[in-house]
Amino acid sequence: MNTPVKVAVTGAAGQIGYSLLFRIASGELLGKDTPVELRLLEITPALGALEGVVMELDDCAFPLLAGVETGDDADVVFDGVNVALLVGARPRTKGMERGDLLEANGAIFTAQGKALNDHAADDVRITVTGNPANTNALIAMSNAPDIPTERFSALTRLDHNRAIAQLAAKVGAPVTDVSHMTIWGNHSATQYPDLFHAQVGGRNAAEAVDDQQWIEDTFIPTVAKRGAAIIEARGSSSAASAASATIDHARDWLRGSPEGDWVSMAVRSDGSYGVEEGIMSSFPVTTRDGSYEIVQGLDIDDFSRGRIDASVAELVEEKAAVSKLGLI
Ligand SMILES: NC(=O)C1=CN([C@@H]2O[C@H](COP(=O)(O)OP(=O)(O)OC[C@H]3O[C@@H](n4cnc5c(N)ncnc54)[C@H](O)[C@@H]3O)[C@@H](O)[C@H]2O)C=CC1
Ligand SMILES: O=C([O-])CC(=O)C(=O)O
Repeated sequence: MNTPVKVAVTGAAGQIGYSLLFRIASGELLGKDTPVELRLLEITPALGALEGVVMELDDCAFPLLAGVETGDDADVVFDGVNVALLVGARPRTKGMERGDLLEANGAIFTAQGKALNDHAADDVRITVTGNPANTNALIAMSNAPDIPTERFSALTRLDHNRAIAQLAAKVGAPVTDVSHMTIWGNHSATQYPDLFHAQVGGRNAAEAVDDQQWIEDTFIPTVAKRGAAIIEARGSSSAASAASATIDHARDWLRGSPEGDWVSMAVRSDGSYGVEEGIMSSFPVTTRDGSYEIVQGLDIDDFSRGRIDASVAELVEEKAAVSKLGLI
């Protein structure tokens, strides 16, 4: 057996945590040969509920679960962690836009960035799921000057998976026929799910759909506003699907994206595709052994250009807002 990998999860007593922890402990993140030690961070009032979740983890008798530590002090919980899944944040409720959350969550990600900087293992990889995910990741990254910037990412894999599901349903194909999906920009209503580079059964997806109006008026808004639709229907935000996407994201980052395909991740822009350098924006990436590369050389037509620019503009605004608040 390998040595246990230390995986930190914040907001571990929350909705996403309740789905995520059990999948990590069962081996879905690191594989069936790698034991895992869970490091669970919560705010003090939620530690009691977290103990109940830990009792349930015990009761699963997961063979790969080498240990569980809980606490409310990031400096202690993040000590030596190899993977950090930053889920804990104040979730959006009915009628709230992500911008409203910037300030409330800024303080959380400033402190956690510093704690990771000072205590995480040298090989740490950090994924931010808590909203507003892209800018929270920017805040954490900016407060962790000793951690290489390419170790930080934010989750747009849920949007990616939603886009695959919507496209597959439209053309009547199984989801496994869909490849080369891309989410560009922010995990918000401005995101751009791109069918012009996606494929269905090896064929260009936009050509297979052959309906620009459906792409503009149905596909893009359905994917981009799916989070709000779930809140409306369920009364609380996506949890199981968000946990599933968090696993997909971190698993592929650590263990590799599918051969011949790519995935969507929000990472620090290096200026590729004219996206302002330094913001955390979603790109098509290939991944391997904990590294990623932004896919290069895709042709961007005027329609896609306009959509990418609009979402990037929102990220630039969010960056300016948190900069003004002194968070980065
Ligand atoms: N990027 C994405 O695709 C998605 C992101 N989300 C976001 O994920 C986040 C978590 O969602 P849920 O689990 O449904 O929320 P939840 O409210 O059920 O759980 C959040 C947990 O975080 C904890 N928490 C708050 N501040 C904390 C801190 N400083 N340190 C550690 N824990 C802290 C809370 O006590 C709570 O238990 C929200 O921000 C939500 O908007 C949700 C769905 C998709
Ligand atoms: O919309 C929300 O607040 C939750 C979320 O990020 C999503 O489901 O995409």
